Amino acid sequence: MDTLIHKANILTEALPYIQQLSGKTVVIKYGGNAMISDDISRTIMQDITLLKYVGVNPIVVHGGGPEITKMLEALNIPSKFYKGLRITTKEAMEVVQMVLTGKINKDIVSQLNFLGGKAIGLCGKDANLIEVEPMEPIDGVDLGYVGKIKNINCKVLEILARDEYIPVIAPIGVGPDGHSYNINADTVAGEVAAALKAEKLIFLTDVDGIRKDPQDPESVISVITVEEVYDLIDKGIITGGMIPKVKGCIKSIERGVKRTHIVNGTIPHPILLEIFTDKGIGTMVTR
Ligand SMILES: Nc1ncnc2c1ncn2[C@@H]1O[C@H](COP(=O)(O)OP(=O)(O)O)[C@@H](O)[C@H]1O
Ligand SMILES: CC(=O)N[C@@H](CCC(=O)OP(=O)(O)O)C(=O)O
Repeated sequence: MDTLIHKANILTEALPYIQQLSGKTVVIKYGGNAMISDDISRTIMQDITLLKYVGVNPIVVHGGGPEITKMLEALNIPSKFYKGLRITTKEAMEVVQMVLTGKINKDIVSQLNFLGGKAIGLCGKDANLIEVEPMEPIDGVDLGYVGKIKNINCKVLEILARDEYIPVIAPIGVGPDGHSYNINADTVAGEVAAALKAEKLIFLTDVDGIRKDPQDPESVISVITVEEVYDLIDKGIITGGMIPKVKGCIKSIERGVKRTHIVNGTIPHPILLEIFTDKGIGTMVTR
């Protein structure tokens, strides 16, 4: 009996958070480095489905960098990055699209649907969701088919959400030439959250949050301001794959997103732990 009462207490503890988020949009970015096992992935899909069932409007943006690299390797196409962005030749773009939209997107969609969610997979080409222009060379380096986001056409997301669907977005944009362009998934998540004026943006990654000392897992910062983030970038403490995440947080905060979080997606139920507990987990980036 005590166990049952304990379970009931846990459920009622979530009530204020459910009330606060009901009817609101939460954008969840599921990074490739967080996709470590089917078991953990199932708990993440359960969290997302549960959110939908309690009236929250979750929107998933996924990555898949490691899987793209694996497939390119299998096809003997070398992977080169500049400033964290994959230099994407025409040939590589075909593989990027195949892995992101054909494999990862559909895997997530089917997992959510298996759990009772009404998930629907999209990339930026569907209904021209993500319009891009070719990215200018950086330091003279031509990145090929990498896109810079010009516009997010949210209407399709709003229609889907209204009809109880869970949109799952692959980070591919459409260029003025109609071609597919590769986009960093963190950037897509930040832009989608900003365009929808989401209540929350959550990055699921492979570390507990932003560390004060990159080598020390115990040094995770629980709350950080935009100014402090810039300072840590200048000092070389926030580097590599963490940079597009914090930039996604900052951009979306500046455009009206209330709360942004960087959370460990390699532990079970990271979304529920973040949303439905007093302290939350990971790092919250605020104004
Ligand atoms: N200050 C920092 N605190 C925590 N992680 C950091 C920091 N600076 C850089 N990182 C790196 O960012 C990585 C997460 O980004 P990334 O590998 O691109 O993941 P994802 O696939 O989830 O997008 C971490 O594994 C870590 O190596
Ligand atoms: C331009 C660019 O670099 N695009 C990324 C898109 C996938 C991604 O961002 O995946 P993660 O979130 O798992 O890193 C890439 O090709 O790897």
